[in-house]
Amino acid sequence: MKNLLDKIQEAKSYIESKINFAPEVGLVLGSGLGVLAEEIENKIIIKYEDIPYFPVSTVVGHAGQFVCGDLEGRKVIAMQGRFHFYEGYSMEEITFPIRIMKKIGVKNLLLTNAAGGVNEAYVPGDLMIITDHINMSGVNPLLGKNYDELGPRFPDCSEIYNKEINNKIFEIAKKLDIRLQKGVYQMNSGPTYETPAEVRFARIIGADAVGMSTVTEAVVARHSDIKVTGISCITNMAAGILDQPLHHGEVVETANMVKKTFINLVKNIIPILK
Ligand SMILES: O=P(O)(O)O[C@@H]1C[C@H](O)[C@@H](CO)O1
Ligand SMILES: Nc1nc2[nH]cnc2c(=O)[nH]1
Repeated sequence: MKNLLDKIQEAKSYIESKINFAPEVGLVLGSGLGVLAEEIENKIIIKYEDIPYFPVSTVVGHAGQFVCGDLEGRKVIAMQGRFHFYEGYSMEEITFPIRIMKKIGVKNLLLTNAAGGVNEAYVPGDLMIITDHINMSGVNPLLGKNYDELGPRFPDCSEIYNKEINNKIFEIAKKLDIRLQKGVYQMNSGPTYETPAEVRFARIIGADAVGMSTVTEAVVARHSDIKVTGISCITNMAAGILDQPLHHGEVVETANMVKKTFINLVKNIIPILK
């Protein structure tokens, strides 16, 4: 049975056999946000199913491949499709791509997701910079054996989302005249959307948005000393706020509606991810 370090090495070797550069910036594109990968030039596509020890995406709106190439003058590797705890993957499987990104040279990671708005000042279509997170998934991605080569046993989490980069993003959004929220992202395990009572609870404990991903990748990226930035696309108001049911189709549809703004903002962010 291969250990995590051996699996990372094997997956790294496979990816490096496909790309002849070391990506500086990693991107994880959430539900309905994979379209950003189309902006990458000189694309090299690496399907998850071809990478040793990689899971495959099973959710509508998640393609299931790395897209590597040039974006705004930077060498990037984008996950067009991510893995979720609710799909039944282990925490090691969900965060394995982040371990690979670190190993091939990524120093900055931009995490994106579709989330439900808990803060009632938000409207569907808003973009939210993640300032901090609350892990209510019920599990920590670093549980189990710690490999000191990958990071410390007890990582500091007082600033997972890079404040300096977040401040620059706000300047960029102002210049681009993009309405940008900032707030706390709460990860629930999913796959159910929240009940109205769970949304009220999230609000009480300080969450501005609820989702089912991102926190796991952010924690492992922090463990690996990668600089992390997170952007949520508020695709719907969380349960109970509007008198209407929630549906994944609406999530993907709203993400599609705001894709131009999302792409414009992200393309202007890429150069400052240093
Ligand atoms: O991958 P993300 O977090 O963007 O996807 C969100 C959470 C669920 O996977 C899905 C629910 O509609 O959207
Ligand atoms: N947990 C959760 N994830 C989402 N992803 C998109 N919308 C939502 C939501 O309302 N709740």
